Amino acid sequence: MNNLKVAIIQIQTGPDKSSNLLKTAELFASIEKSRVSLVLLPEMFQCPYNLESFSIFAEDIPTGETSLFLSNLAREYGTFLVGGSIPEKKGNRYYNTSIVYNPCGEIIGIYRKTHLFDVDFENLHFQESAVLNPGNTPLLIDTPWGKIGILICYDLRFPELIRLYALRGAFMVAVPAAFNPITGPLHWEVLFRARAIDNQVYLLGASPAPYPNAFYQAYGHSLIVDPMGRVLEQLGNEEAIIIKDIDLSLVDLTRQRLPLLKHRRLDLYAINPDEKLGNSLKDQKGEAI
Ligand SMILES: NC(=O)CCC(=O)C(=O)O
Repeated sequence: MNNLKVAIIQIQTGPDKSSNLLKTAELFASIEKSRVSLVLLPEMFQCPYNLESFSIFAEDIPTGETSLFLSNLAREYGTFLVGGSIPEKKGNRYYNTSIVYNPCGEIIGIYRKTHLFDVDFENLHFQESAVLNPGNTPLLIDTPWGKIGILICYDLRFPELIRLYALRGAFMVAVPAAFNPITGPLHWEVLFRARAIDNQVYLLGASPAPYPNAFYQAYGHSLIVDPMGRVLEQLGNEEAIIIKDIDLSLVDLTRQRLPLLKHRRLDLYAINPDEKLGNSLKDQKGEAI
């Protein structure tokens, strides 16, 4: 069980849900049945990434069209499937939700994006929280190879959650995502590499490919990073699939050679959840920090 074959699918997500699902199925078809153990899809892979579309494309989980579509794919190809994310409607609320399936097509986990993407750049104003609600529950799934943590896109910027996954035993973290042309070139690869290095885990990132004339241009560049921070493979802007064998022994080897998780000085910087940043800085009384 030292090797694991993973696939990452990068599609152009357009305005038509059926053709987004069809394209996903077409790229899946390049996977040999039962030869890939884990497949990852992008954030909002069946819905354009804009606020107006979220409620229109939203579905119930597990009875909605996309849930059933993903379940069938996982079963047909005999693979674990991290089903990117979709807009979920639950009662009166909407979430950005990733559904995870086992190779029998059964749901083994649901993760709702925890940190909503609210930003205000000159050329990009986006406020997920105007429509979506945040999730409140981290998700680690059990697989025959070990535990895999799930994050969605902007969650990657918050090192605490992925550290929690690493400390709870994750050897890999799968991230459906959709960065953009402003933050993508500067931050995308750096964040994936930094989180992999800090936590000594494999990091998988799946993005949509940019769709011409869409309001929000996805950055693409889906990638796999190993626990030493090496980019094993990265796409450009094209619709494509990465299929890669990864060596699981590298996680333990990296942690033995460079045991940084054991070297943490929690006596100095364990974070107290009740501590308010403003107060703690004031308490420093001007000392250099
Ligand atoms: N969909 C997202 O969460 C976008 C996150 C992003 O682009 C970033 O820079 O962070």
